[in-house]
Amino acid sequence: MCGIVGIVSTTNVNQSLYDALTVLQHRGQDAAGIVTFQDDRFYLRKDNGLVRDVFHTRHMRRLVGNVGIGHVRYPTAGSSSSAEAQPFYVNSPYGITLAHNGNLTNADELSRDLFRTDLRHINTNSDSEVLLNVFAHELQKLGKLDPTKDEIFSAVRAVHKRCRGAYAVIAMITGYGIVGFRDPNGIRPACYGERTSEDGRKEYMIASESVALSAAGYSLVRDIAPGEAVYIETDGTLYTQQCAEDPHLYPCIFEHVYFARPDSIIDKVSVYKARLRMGETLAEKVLRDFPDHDIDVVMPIPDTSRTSAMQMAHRLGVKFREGFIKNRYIGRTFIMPGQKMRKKSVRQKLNPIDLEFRGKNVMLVDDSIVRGTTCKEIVQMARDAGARKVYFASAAPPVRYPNVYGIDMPSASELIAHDRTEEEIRDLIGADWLLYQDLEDLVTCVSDVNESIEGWECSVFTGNYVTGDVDDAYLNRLEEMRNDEKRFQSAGAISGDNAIIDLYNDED
Ligand SMILES: O=P(O)(O)OC[C@H]1O[C@H](OP(=O)(O)OP(=O)(O)O)[C@H](O)[C@@H]1O
Ligand SMILES: NC(=O)CC[C@H](N)C(=O)O
Ligand SMILES: [Mg+2]
Repeated sequence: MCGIVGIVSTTNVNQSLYDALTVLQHRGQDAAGIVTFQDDRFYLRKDNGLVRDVFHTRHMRRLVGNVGIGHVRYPTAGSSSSAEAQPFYVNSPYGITLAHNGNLTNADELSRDLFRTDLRHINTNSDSEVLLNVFAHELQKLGKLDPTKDEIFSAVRAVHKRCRGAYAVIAMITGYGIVGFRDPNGIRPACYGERTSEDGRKEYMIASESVALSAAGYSLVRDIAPGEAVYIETDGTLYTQQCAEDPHLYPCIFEHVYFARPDSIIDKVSVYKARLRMGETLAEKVLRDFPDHDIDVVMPIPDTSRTSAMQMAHRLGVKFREGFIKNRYIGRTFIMPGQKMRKKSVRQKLNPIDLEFRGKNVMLVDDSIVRGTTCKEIVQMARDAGARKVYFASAAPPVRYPNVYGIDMPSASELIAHDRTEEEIRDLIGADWLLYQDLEDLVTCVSDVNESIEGWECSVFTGNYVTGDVDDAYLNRLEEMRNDEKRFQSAGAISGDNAIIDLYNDED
């Protein structure tokens, strides 16, 4: 679930972009990049690592200019090689760089078409590089020396016609401005905000989540609509246009379950309120199905599930306790590359406070159970800490299907709930009781706020892919290309280094 940001300001944007990427770090931990431009030159710094590791003072000094874009990466295509860090760059036409959140489901076909029609060589396995070259090719075809909003919007229209899958994109056309656009189903989030400079001029920021705007002093104007493009010229003139023929709003529900920050508002829905409601509906399920439950204490699995666990305890009238303490220096495990790193990190990340467990029936609450990496470790840790009984609740339904829209869940066989009943999962994780959120309840938790939301992208729970082009052949290919072993082989192949080892090293 990468994070994207773009700014058109009246002063240097390097620090604002750095700060915004830091606020969006939870969306991608593998790589980070910023590109700015001044006059007809652009300046790029990108590498594997966290924002704080990638950008040193000497890099920031070089990122001059009042316009720029940034990206934090969580790979869903290609490998974890630094060659696939973003933003990507293409020199023709004009010099364009691009940051992408999402995943294209027809990237291979597009890559072949680009070579045949335009002799464009795609140098990595990243779908984002393909997306950039489709946009560039469509802009180039218009043959304008000085592109205007009309050419920009025309190229976005062509992108919608050719690209399939999920994308929230910010592209920067060197010397002209930035354009943000969202796929015709609005699967990935993007919004924009404004602020007024000291000399009274308008400045704009486009970002994956509203929290990035407020952190930089921009006030949220609105979400970019599905299919819509927002083009901002260097002088701060802003244009918008609907570029899709048949847009619909089907946001990814997993943003509210896990990915987004609770202080973000996505498509007018407060993530925080959604998670409070998830705790409420979980509690109501307990009271409905197990009115004589013997839960002594409710505990979150930090960080994401805290909001839901707190509300669940409140609704049940049971103690809420932080029984697990999170190591603040370990990042998000689910978006780490490879099962080995995820497993190791879960045990490093969470540690029990024994006195909260000793002799108690504890209800552990997590936002979701995906591969089971977390819950398998956590249940045993609770028992070792002295719990009498260990119950486990997931604020999301069982995750049974791969994701193809920007969440790296390529292989159904990796998913603990795939082909298993809830009882089988309960036994596998060693819990005395396992409670899942019902999908209808989850949808209710995020609905009834924004009537323009026609439905939710829930394919990980249902196997129904909103873009209608995902078949078994694609899923099998995805599993073949993206399973852990294959991915790490290709990482070395592209960049010649063992990208995973370098992932958290500060190379230079
Ligand atoms: O079943 P799994 O495959 O383990 O995936 C689900 C777990 O991963 C995520 O936590 P993560 O550590 O990524 O982030 P958090 O600190 O925001 O909870 C999520 O919150 C669950 O705890
Ligand atoms: N999580 C994402 O949005 C990934 C973006 C893009 N597909 C990449 O792999 O870099
Ligand atoms: Mg978690």
